[in-house]
Amino acid sequence: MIDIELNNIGKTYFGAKEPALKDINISVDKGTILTLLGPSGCGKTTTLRLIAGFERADKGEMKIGGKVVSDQSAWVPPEKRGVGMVFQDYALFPHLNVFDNVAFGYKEKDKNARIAEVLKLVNLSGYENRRPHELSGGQQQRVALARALARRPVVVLLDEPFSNLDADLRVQMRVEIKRIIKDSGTTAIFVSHDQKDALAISDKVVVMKEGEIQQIGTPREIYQYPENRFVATFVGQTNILAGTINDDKASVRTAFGVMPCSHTHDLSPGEYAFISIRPDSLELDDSGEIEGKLKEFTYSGDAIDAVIIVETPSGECKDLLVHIHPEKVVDIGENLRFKVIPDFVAVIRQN
Ligand SMILES: Nc1ncnc2c1ncn2[C@@H]1O[C@H](COP(=O)(O)OP(=O)(O)OP(=O)(O)O)[C@@H](O)[C@H]1O
Repeated sequence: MIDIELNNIGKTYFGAKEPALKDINISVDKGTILTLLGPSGCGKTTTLRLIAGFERADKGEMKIGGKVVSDQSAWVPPEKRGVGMVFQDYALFPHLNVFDNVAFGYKEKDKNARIAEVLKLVNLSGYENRRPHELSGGQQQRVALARALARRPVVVLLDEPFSNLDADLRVQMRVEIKRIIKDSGTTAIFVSHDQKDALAISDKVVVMKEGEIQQIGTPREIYQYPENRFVATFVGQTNILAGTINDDKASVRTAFGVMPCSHTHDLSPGEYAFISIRPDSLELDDSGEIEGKLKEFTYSGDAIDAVIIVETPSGECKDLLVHIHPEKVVDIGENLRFKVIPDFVAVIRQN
């Protein structure tokens, strides 16, 4: 069942030259965690605010839980949309304790039981009488999530929920928030500019740029099979090479040799193409097809991130990013060979 549907949604802010959103089409199945991912200004917050009902689209139609909430004639106000919101700064009331923060505005008869239930869900049973300043950042965030979930919304919207957390807590909260949302069975839409957060938490990722959707897919599809240069470079590190599709369609001829590629593309043999080669797709191997000189590397305990210089027969050089297993001892200037793993080599569009 589809919970959220955006059909040809467009939005231009008053006085703006360019639309903030152009023809956005997204449908979200019930129980899905979807992340709107993109750089600053790409329109992800605008999309979230349109779903919440804080802004109105200029064109298109939007449905929540099967009901039209916004089109040329219909308009359902935010409080009647079945939407719960978790704001970036959590927006907790500092003078209210945890129970009253979560219960704020909850008018149903089952109030005490429901608040106890959501506090259990977010692992904060026993914290009812604490004030926000007596909680850690992660606990405050769980209170905000409990408040959003208390009213059993159709969808919960989370605006950059991890941006105020330090690195360790961030990793922990990705797992925790995902568990809470999955246990609640609620559909969720996140906004994030952080690729790692998006890949870790989502069932589906919508990559956006300048008000347009670039690609929608599972985290694996987005990472492994980016469709264009923007997605390839925004969602993780990559190497881009130009070439032509080989007769078998499962490899690309480049100036640096023939690179095997995944066959998810629809180009024909002989066509000009770009490929995105993730550093993970280059594996140290003495019989590998790519040879390069180690230019620089950083050892970080669990990995070695390195750059090698590869050279064409005509003397053209290019830097390639590679990952080397940390047990390998390497030296600058050393010649290394890499085998290409085709599953992480994607044929992409230039823009
Ligand atoms: N209230 C507003 N009035 C006019 N223009 C706006 C308004 N809000 C956003 N914009 C513009 O709309 C575009 C999309 O903004 P939006 O906030 O949706 O992007 P974003 O991807 O969420 O960015 P960020 O990550 O920086 O929050 C930007 O060009 C922005 O300047």
